[in-house]
Amino acid sequence: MDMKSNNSSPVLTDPAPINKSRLGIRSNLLPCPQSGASFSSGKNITIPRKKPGKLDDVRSNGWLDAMKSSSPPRKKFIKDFNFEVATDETDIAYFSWMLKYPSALNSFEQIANFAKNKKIAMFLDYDGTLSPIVDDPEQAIMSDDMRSAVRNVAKYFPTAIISGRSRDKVYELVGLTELHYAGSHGMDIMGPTNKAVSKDIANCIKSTDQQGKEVNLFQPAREFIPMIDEVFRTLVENTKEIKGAKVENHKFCASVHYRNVDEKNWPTQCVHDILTQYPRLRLTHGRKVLEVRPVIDWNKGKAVEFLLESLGLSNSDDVLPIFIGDDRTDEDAFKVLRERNQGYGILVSSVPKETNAFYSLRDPVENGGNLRLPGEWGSSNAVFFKFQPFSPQIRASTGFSSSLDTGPSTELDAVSSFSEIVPDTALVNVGGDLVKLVPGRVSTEVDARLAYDTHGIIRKVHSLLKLYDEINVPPERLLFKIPSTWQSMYWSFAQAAAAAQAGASVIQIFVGRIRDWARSHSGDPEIDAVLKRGEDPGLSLVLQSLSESTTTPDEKYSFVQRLSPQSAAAYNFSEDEVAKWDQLSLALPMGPAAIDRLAAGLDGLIDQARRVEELFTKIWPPPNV
Ligand SMILES: O=P(O)(O)OC[C@H]1O[C@H](O[C@H]2O[C@H](CO)[C@@H](O)[C@H](O)[C@H]2O)[C@H](O)[C@@H](O)[C@@H]1O
Repeated sequence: MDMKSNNSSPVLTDPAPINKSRLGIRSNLLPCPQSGASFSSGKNITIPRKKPGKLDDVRSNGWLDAMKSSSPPRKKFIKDFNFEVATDETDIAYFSWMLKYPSALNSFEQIANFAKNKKIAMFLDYDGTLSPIVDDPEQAIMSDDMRSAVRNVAKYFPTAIISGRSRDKVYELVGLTELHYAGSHGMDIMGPTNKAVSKDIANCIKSTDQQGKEVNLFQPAREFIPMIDEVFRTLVENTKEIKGAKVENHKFCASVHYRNVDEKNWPTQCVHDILTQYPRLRLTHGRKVLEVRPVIDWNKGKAVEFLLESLGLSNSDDVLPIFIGDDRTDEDAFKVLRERNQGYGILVSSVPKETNAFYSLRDPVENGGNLRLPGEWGSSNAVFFKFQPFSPQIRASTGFSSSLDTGPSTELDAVSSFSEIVPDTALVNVGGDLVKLVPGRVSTEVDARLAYDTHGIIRKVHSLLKLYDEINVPPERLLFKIPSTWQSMYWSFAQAAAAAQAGASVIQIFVGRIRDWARSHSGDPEIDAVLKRGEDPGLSLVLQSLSESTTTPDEKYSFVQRLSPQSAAAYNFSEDEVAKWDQLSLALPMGPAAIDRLAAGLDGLIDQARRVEELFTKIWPPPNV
């Protein structure tokens, strides 16, 4: 609740007694719903370490490191309220990396704004972008969801797949006729006919596609076909004893896979040795794959330029090319977009990497196609926060306005009518992202160590405001969460009224503390019952039991908004309240959890803050900055 005005911003409610006591806590002390999810602080940081390589020339080229890092192990995430909650130490490194390469999904609005009145041209890599990285390249199958997402994009924007695979192979895997295809890292492009292009560029010929439609075929490495064929056979022969090695012929280049090869047998030296016989071929690196390519000056970046030209989009300012890719060979395309100062590269990576991309996507296709393409981006934002349906905006659209309405409603409805769910963060940059994703305000937590330092809190809030200002977040979208007492919790109506009189806008309860307490204590029958049902005691307190308990306006226990700007301003503290203005008296009515948490106080929070700082000093600045 905005305690200074009458509008309906985040609310502190102090509902009148409700018809069920909850978890042994007196119901008339029930405060407003807790804020939304918060980010975990993570644990230790591991910065990938370089291990010495086996082979000197491999080591001197930095190749062994490249090979090791070329396909990091998959990480596990817990989706909590659709936030990705850190489960291991590398998450902090990832979040700090994301400050430089923000999530494309979260930046949808920004990209969409920039794309207004521009023609988007979409370029997509295949492996690791549209299909998951799997052990067997033959099994890198694109999901149906992803296929329809790509089809949808192609409906609106010219779309091309630019892959390291042969063009035929990638077409076979994608199977969409409405796209343009470039195989062999862009050395085999089938694009739209464009007379100017085919006339001016050598190696560009007219051809027909699978449907018999006239197309331009550009194959700048044509003369290398016999050489690639020969080297392919040699590679197959020389690696046949290496268990797990696999060689692919992509017509204009060849790949030697070692994903399934024991590290001690990685074929790098063998491939190097073969290539000494082929000075016109070179070696590049992909994800656990060595790519043998002609030395010609052609790559995915050049392919993007060629396709833009073929599409007639090369010379206009109103074009926004977007390239999404996961691999080192995609960097050539990201670089071209950067150099043209046009469009965006989006890197798909679950680990921090140095890149020429502008944005990032964490985990593209694994887990059922999380990658959203622009056609879908808008709608995906709507489901970002599970708790959003509780917000007053949505509530308003259901016609609910206050507890004085006729007809039954749940207690959660009643509390919601006075309140708003506010997503919570401790990081300004994260707050900046949240502001783009949710309506209303975003709350930022002030360091718990300042709980004992009033002036420190004020200074901190001013400095946070300044940081938000720098990323263009206006103060009216913000809340600052400050420790309300030296134990950082509200316990009673009188305490809430005092905070309101002191100028607080919102009061929040720490659901998590009740949960923490309940995890290590039992004996309270209601808590035990909640735990037995496998529910969260903190959420039960604030949300679940509210939503289960129905109440009608004329019932004895219907909700009344007792705390409002007016009632708070007018509240006269009783002598008793003033006399017992100590933590214990304030906490007593809240039951055993409150008493116990009183002892723990702020220490836990302070400890966590120290730990996060310690971890950040290890990774900041991140190694790739
Ligand atoms: O440019 P792309 O479309 O990303 O193609 C690059 C290479 O992708 C394939 O290999 C990669 O994906 C395989 C399947 O997930 C995986 O097993 C392999 O380890 C990855 O390197 C493809 O097989 C290569 O030929 C492409 O060059």
